[in-house]
Amino acid sequence: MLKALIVGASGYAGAELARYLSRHPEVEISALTVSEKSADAGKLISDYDLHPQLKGIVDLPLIGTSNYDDLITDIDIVFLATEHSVSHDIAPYFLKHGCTVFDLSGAFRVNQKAFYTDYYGFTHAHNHWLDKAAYGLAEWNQEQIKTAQLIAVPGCYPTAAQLALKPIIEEELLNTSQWPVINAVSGVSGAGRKASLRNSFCEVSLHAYGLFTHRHQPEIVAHLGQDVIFTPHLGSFKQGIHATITCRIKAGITQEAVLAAFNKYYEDKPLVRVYQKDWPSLKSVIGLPFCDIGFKVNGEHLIIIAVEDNLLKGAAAQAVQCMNIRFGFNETTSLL
Ligand SMILES: NC(=O)C1=CN([C@@H]2O[C@H](COP(=O)(O)OP(=O)(O)OC[C@H]3O[C@@H](n4cnc5c(N)ncnc54)[C@H](OP(=O)(O)O)[C@@H]3O)[C@@H](O)[C@H]2O)C=CC1
Ligand SMILES: CC(=O)N[C@@H](CCC(=O)OP(=O)(O)O)C(=O)O
Repeated sequence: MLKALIVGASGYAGAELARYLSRHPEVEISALTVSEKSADAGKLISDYDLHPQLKGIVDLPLIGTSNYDDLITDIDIVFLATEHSVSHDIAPYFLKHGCTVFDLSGAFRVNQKAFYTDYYGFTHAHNHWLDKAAYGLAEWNQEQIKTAQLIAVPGCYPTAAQLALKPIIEEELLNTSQWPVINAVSGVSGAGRKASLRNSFCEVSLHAYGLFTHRHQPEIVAHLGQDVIFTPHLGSFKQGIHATITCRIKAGITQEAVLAAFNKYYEDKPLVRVYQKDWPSLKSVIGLPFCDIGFKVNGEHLIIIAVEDNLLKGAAAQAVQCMNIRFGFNETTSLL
């Protein structure tokens, strides 16, 4: 049995991790933690004002702490469902103690120090771990994930965008003279559980944000090896990402050729579902660990639709999928 710690367990991604790990036959949750001065310290994660959906499923207390010395002897694996700078600061402690760490934040996703000063507002102090981290895009990086001690689980938008574009790029179907254009709409849970006016029910409608400046643009480019234009949007729904990706393909590439490319990479991948006709919508993936992909070719243009639950395939489910790969369990254990 692997003993697991979830740091940031009261958050949206943390609660989904608790749900998955509680039913995993090879994992036992050792502890759930939040920040030292958290208003939720001492409460059960299943409390009425936290995650009552977990009542009778995970009724563990949230420990408020910044010192993990009392917990460390009872931990094999750690899930960091914390904001980027927190993950950056605490990951090395767990790694030094031999734990395998799955970080859901952006703190170790891109091996370029300037990326963190430019897009995250802090100076990265852990070159060694930046070099060692495996990028946890589960369908594509299995070999690195299998041996890594630190797995940087991709961002929610980059997961959908890369799963959609990678087969097209690998099969050299893309006309690279035109950058793929990714327009993606996310539900409000993408911003985390912390209240803010911008994310409050009456304020959110549908708007674009982060034009040319969102940190997921360089994350996508770094791992795709292809420039893209990425524009995120916030929509007035709770969960889900719907990405519409428009690209130019080489002359003569047919609908069948694009389908063959997707099938080549995803036919044996249980968590990516490729549509032969029609296009997926959010209702097919909410509450589920899938990324669903549909597409249409028209002359030299290709539009790909990729949808996922931002909290699941975009965060917690992909983290658990990476853990399954890392420890040789069936990839979908506890997810399906
Ligand atoms: N939401 C999403 O769709 C996705 C999120 N992610 C990433 O996953 C991570 C978690 O996101 P999300 O669940 O949305 O965030 P939330 O804001 O919902 O949760 C953050 C959690 O971290 C805790 N926390 C805050 N500060 C500390 C600290 N110093 N030490 C320990 N715990 C702390 C919070 O509790 P408290 O403040 O009470 O201590 C809370 O439990 C982020 O890095 C995010 O970027 C990745 C992909 C998708
Ligand atoms: C709707 C919304 O605000 N979404 C978040 C992305 C969420 C995410 O999980 O990405 P990281 O893990 O890279 O933070 C944002 O745009 O900042």
